[in-house]
Amino acid sequence: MSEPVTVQVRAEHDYDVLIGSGLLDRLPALVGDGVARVFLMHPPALAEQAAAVAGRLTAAGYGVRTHQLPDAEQAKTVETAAGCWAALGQNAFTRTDVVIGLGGGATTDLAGFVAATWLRGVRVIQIPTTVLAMVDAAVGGKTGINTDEGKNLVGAFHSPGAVVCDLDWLRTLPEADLRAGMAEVVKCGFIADPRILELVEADPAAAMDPAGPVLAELIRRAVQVKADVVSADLKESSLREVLNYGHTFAHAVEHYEKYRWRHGEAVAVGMVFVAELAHGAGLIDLALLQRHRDVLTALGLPTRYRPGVWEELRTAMGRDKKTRGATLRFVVLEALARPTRLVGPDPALLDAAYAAITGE
Ligand SMILES: NC(=O)c1ccc[n+]([C@@H]2O[C@H](COP(=O)([O-])OP(=O)(O)OC[C@H]3O[C@@H](n4cnc5c(N)ncnc54)[C@H](O)[C@@H]3O)[C@@H](O)[C@H]2O)c1
Ligand SMILES: O=C(O)C(=O)C[C@@H](O)[C@H](O)[C@H](O)COP(=O)(O)O
Ligand SMILES: [Zn+2]
Repeated sequence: MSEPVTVQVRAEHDYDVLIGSGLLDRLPALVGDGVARVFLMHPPALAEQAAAVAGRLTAAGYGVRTHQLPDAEQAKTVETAAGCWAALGQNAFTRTDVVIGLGGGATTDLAGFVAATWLRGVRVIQIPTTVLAMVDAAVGGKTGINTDEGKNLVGAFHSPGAVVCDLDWLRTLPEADLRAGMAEVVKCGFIADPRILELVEADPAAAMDPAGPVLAELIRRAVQVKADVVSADLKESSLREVLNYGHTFAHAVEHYEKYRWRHGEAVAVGMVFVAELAHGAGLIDLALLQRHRDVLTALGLPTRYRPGVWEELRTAMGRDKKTRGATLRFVVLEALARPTRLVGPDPALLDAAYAAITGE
């Protein structure tokens, strides 16, 4: 077991994000003393890995109840949350017990939400197993579920006790999911750390090699961006909105596509949409707009979306959390690593950005 990199997050309590390999043995210490039981949630794809985690914790003296969730976004429903509450209740989980989310962002969002709501809040340890969850979903304390009307409309801020990013988990991650996670890494490059973009541009294949040093550095850099932002503005009073770069459009796409698009894929298109908006508004030059398309294309991520559904997307964007009344608000760049807001853009500007990403 080599020494992991540790990134500290300041929130309602401080906690560490550990990034490294062979971190399973550190888990009992992170779960903490005085804890009797652990409620371990995982998706079907990680049943074997969950058994290994449960075995390690059982050997350390904890009582472990594993709970399998539906796959991916299907886990982020009130019915699934209710199933967890029922299991916690039937097994009399108390305030000294701990929830663990082992999986991708859908699992960590749900696990965090269940932990936030059970007995009005119990400790949660996040063990992200996708690039996306390591760099983004498991860090920062945003938890939530979807409703029929939209993405992440119900949730709570509930910071984890620790986040364990064991890069070994990535060996079994399907390539399409790894690729999707790179969209959030690239997002961090555009909003805060351009070195991320340089590393991807220099060698896109190395950037996506789960066993190589480049992806490890990218993950560390993206976690640092997220940690810096949430440490300064946990509850999104202002600065934290920058982490929503590309998400206003992305969440509308995910909703319209009934979650058949991966979150990261939608974020990729969403970033091109806001880059088009920023260019149309005279904020960024053509080179920075084109850099969005180039870096995302180099990673095999989508930069185009279907035509003919603007009205549906516009309606969904009206429910975005950054919207105020009838006024849409977008995170845009005014230069590389200088995010700002575009408030209530002219409808003609929105139409032009949509036309540009549909290729019409
Ligand atoms: N809370 C936040 O701050 C935040 C940030 C970003 C994204 N999110 C949310 O995260 C979700 C997307 O997360 P995601 O991209 O990780 O998708 P996901 O959780 O759906 O996981 C993708 C797929 O990979 C499987 N999987 C996960 N780890 C695996 C592994 N190591 N080996 C094999 N299969 C594995 C999962 O079972 C799933 O089928 C979205 O719901 C998004 O809204 C939340
Ligand atoms: O942590 C944040 O803040 C983010 O916006 C990170 C996003 O990548 C993430 O997808 C988040 O879940 C979006 O949150 P929402 O508030 O727009 O639902
Ligand atoms: Zn996201």
